[in-house]
Amino acid sequence: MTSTSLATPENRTASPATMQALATLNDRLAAKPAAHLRVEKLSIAYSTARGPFHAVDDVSFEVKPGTNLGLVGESGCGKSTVIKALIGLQPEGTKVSGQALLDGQEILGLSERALQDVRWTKISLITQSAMNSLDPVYCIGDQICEAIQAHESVSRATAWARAEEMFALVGLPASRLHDFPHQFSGGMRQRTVIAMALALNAGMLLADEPTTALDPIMQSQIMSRIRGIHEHMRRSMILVTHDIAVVAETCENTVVMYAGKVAEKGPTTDVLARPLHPYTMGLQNAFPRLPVKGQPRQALISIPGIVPNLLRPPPGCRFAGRCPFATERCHIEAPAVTAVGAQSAACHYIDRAPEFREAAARPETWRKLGAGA
Ligand SMILES: Nc1ncnc2c1ncn2[C@@H]1O[C@H](COP(=O)(O)OP(=O)(O)OP(=O)(O)O)[C@@H](O)[C@H]1O
Repeated sequence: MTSTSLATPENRTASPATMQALATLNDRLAAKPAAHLRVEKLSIAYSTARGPFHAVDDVSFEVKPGTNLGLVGESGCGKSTVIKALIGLQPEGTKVSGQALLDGQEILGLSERALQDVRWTKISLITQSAMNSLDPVYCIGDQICEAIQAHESVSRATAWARAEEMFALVGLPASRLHDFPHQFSGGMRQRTVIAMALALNAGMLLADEPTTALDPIMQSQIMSRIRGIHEHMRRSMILVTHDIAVVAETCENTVVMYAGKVAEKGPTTDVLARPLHPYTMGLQNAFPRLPVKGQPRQALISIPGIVPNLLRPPPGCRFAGRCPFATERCHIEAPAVTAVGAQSAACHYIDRAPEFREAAARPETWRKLGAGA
C-alpha cells in the first residue's frame, strides 16, 4: 500500500496525529498484506456432561484479502464458537474438524507454541468484553508494548512509538497511554482493545461483537472508527454481530448462521436485498430499517420459537420448526447448499424465494408456523 492510497477523502480531514500515524503504517502494511482465509467444512462439538454439543456443523466460507465478512445470526447460532476455533481459544475437550487455511496455512489444531506465532501477528481478536482483556495492574501503554515486544524484537522506545501511533488511529491521545484501565470509560477501553489488536498488524482481524457492551452512541462511534481503520489499512476482517444494519454498512460479504449451520451466504447487498433463506428473511424483519419517505414505517416482526437444542440436532432443516414455509420434507431431509450466482443458501425451496420474500414481509405469515409451503 502506498501513502497516496491512504489519502482518502475521510483521512484528509483527520487530525495531524492520525495522518502521521497512517503515514508511518505504510511500510508495515506493505510488509504484511491483508490475509486470505478459507474455512472448509468446519464442525465443532463441545464436550458436555450430556454428550457432544454440536455448536457448529459443516460451515464453509471465504474471506478475500482486504474485505470484511459479516457473521450474523441470533444468539446461540455458533458465531463466537467459529471465531474462538479460528484463534485456538476453544475449551479443552472440544472436537474441531475441517480446515481453516490462513494464507494457505492450516490454523486449526495448532500446538500452543505454533499458535503463539500466529496469534496477534497473523490473526488477532477484538473481543466483546474489553475489560477482561486488559490487566488492571499495568498502565495501558505498558500492556500494548508488552504485546508488541512479545512478538517482535523491537526496543521499548519503538514499541511505545507504535502504541502512540495505534492510539492516534483509534482516536485516543498518546498522553492517556500512561493511564490504567479503570481510568478509562467503556468506549475508551474498547478503543484500546482495537489498538492492541492492530498493533502487530495482523492480516486478519476477528471482531466478536466489538460494541455490544457499549451504549448506542458509543457503539456507532466505535463502528465508524473500525470502518475508517478498515478503509485505511485494508486488513481482512470477520465481524460478528446480531445487527444486520451494521453488516450492511461494514461488510462486503455476509454469512448468516442458524443453529450451527450456514443458512445463507454471499455478497451483503444480494443477501439483504434478495434473501434466499426464510431465516434471513425473518432476521431482516426483526431489525429496524431506515424509514422510506411516503411509505409507512415497517413493523418489527420477531421470529417465533427458539434455536433447537444442538445436543440432538433435528434431522432435517434446523430452521424447519420456526419456518412458516416448511413442509414435511424440511423436517426429515437436511437441505443441501444451492448457489444462485454468488449467493447460496441451504433451503429445499430456493426457487420459491421471491414468493417467500413477499409473504415473509407480512406479520401474519409468521403467526401460522408449520402451515406448509
Ligand atoms: N463451552 C461450552 N460448552 C458447551 N456449550 C457451549 C459452550 N460454549 C458455547 N456453547 C453453546 O454453543 C452454542 C453456540 O454458542 P456461541 O456463543 O458460539 O453462539 P453465538 O452465535 O456466538 O451467540 P451470541 O451471539 O450470544 O454470542 C450455544 O448454544 C452455547 O450455549
